[in-house]
Amino acid sequence: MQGPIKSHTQALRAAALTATLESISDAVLMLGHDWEIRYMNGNAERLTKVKREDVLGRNLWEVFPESVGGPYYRAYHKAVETNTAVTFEEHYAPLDLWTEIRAYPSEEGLTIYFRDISERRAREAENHRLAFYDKLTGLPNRQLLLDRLGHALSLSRRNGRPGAVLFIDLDHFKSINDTRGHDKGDLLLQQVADRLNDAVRGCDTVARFGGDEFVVLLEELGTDAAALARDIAAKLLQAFHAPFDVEGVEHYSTPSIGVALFGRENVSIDDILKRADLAMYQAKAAGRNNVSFFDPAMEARVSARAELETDLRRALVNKEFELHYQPLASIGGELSGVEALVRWRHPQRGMVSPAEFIPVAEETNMILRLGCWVLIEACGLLARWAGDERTAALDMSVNVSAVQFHRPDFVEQVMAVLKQTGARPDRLRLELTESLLLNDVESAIQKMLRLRELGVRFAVDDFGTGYSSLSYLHRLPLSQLKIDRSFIWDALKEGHGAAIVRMIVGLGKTLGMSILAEGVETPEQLSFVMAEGCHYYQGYLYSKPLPESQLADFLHR
Ligand SMILES: Nc1nc2c(ncn2[C@@H]2O[C@@H]3COP(=O)(O)O[C@H]4[C@@H](O)[C@H](n5cnc6c(=O)[nH]c(N)nc65)O[C@@H]4COP(=O)(O)O[C@H]3[C@H]2O)c(=O)[nH]1
Repeated sequence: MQGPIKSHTQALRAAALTATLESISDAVLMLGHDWEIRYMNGNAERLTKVKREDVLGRNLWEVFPESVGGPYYRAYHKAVETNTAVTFEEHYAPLDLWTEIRAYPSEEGLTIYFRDISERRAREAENHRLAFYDKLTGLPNRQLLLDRLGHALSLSRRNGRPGAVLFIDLDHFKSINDTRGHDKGDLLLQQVADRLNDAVRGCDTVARFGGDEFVVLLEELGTDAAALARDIAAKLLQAFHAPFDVEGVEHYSTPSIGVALFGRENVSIDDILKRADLAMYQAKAAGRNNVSFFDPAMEARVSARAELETDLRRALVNKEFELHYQPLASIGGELSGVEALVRWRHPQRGMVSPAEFIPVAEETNMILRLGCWVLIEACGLLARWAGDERTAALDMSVNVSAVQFHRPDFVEQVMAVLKQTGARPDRLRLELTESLLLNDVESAIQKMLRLRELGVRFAVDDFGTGYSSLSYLHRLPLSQLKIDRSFIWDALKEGHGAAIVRMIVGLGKTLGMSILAEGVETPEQLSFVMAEGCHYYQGYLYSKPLPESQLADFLHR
């Protein structure tokens, strides 16, 4: 009786096992020692797209001949030979599936569990794309660039083969966003990305760094790295020559490109990007649509500039500024007024020239506080002069920076200072530069007219050095043209200096303005400007700028 019971039990077990294997979510394949297929569940049928009855008893490699010698083949043989389980993920090319495999060797042969993980793989690939590629352009993003750059730097340090980072910023990109909307700006960025990609080798990285900034990473440049990088940068510039087609409208765009080379030197990712970025700013400063290479002097300049900015902030708090006044004379030598010139008494560096710190103050908007202080000081002195008949008729000229002038509340600010100090508006002359007047002419005229109503006058400073347009000069309520000193100095040399002075004098007179010659240093220059018909002059010949105490002596004399 034992035999039939045993075989009945075995049959029951086999049926239970089959039921289990049929119900699990994995595909299951059982192989004998000679790779013959002994069992296959329904999931395995569906996944491999073969019919059980066609393959049972047949050799696995006969059924799937394309897998012979491939990764499945090697993995299963290894499992059997070493009698250890193997787990792996593999792409099954004939059906374009990603599979996850677990194969267990046993006395009977090999049992393989596998499943389709294509969806998970696709999700992972998508997540990877989102994490490392820019959505708009499809280029590697900053994250991936940093990773590749780190790798490139350490490789180059080891093998000595140089590479380069090209930092690319589009010139005036903001204008397309502002005038045609962000979606058009996006279209331009996509086309720029394509052109940059087309201009370099497939193995180079073109990444979107952010906004309108792109970075190209060139590796393995060989011995003449600088020349090669220069050629590639020129090619990138050229890629912008043709107009872009932004929804049927031709749009011209240019890039500014900064290049930093790397090689054996130990330099961090941050440093190399900073260098390329600095060089890019240099390219912008040189007129845009340009390539500039990093050189160490740039770094020195930038840190000097940063130091100056910090010192300037401190100077405003510590009140390290003072005003000097340069006397202005009528052409006959009579004192007509003074120009207030700011001075910075730096605790360590001594006197710092305004030519050095005014531009920094303008870039950082610190000029707003500084300019206001200058105006209050100068108007304070003007108010004190009013009580003395020897000084009551003198004019006070004050320089106004574009940043100050273009503030919407500029007029109110000047009015407030006049009121606060009690200075006479008709003795105050504000000196504006030509470039300041070029910007937003209509609003400039309105502001000037409002102050003119109070009696405040205006002069154009350094006339001739900017790009004044004669078409609007006559519309501005100006009372004085100040001829830049470079023309006065050139006038007595060979060349066109004298002719230029003559032309400016003629122009000013036609427009009913008084003419002041700047930087008169010698009696010959004075005779010249007198002969040309200038009304006033200013310069070391008459007097240098003086601190207030010395100015008082000068006035008494
Ligand atoms: N070589 C030579 N130089 C002469 C002669 N006569 C006058 N100068 C210099 O020429 C500059 C005249 O001022 P600017 O053209 O308005 O040029 C000024 C002005 O643009 C700016 N600046 C000065 N003070 C202020 C201020 O309070 N506010 C603003 N926004 N800018 C200022 O800084 C510039 C330079 O000022 P400074 O160094 O004081 O330089 C002054 C003055 O010292 C001369 O005969 N020979």
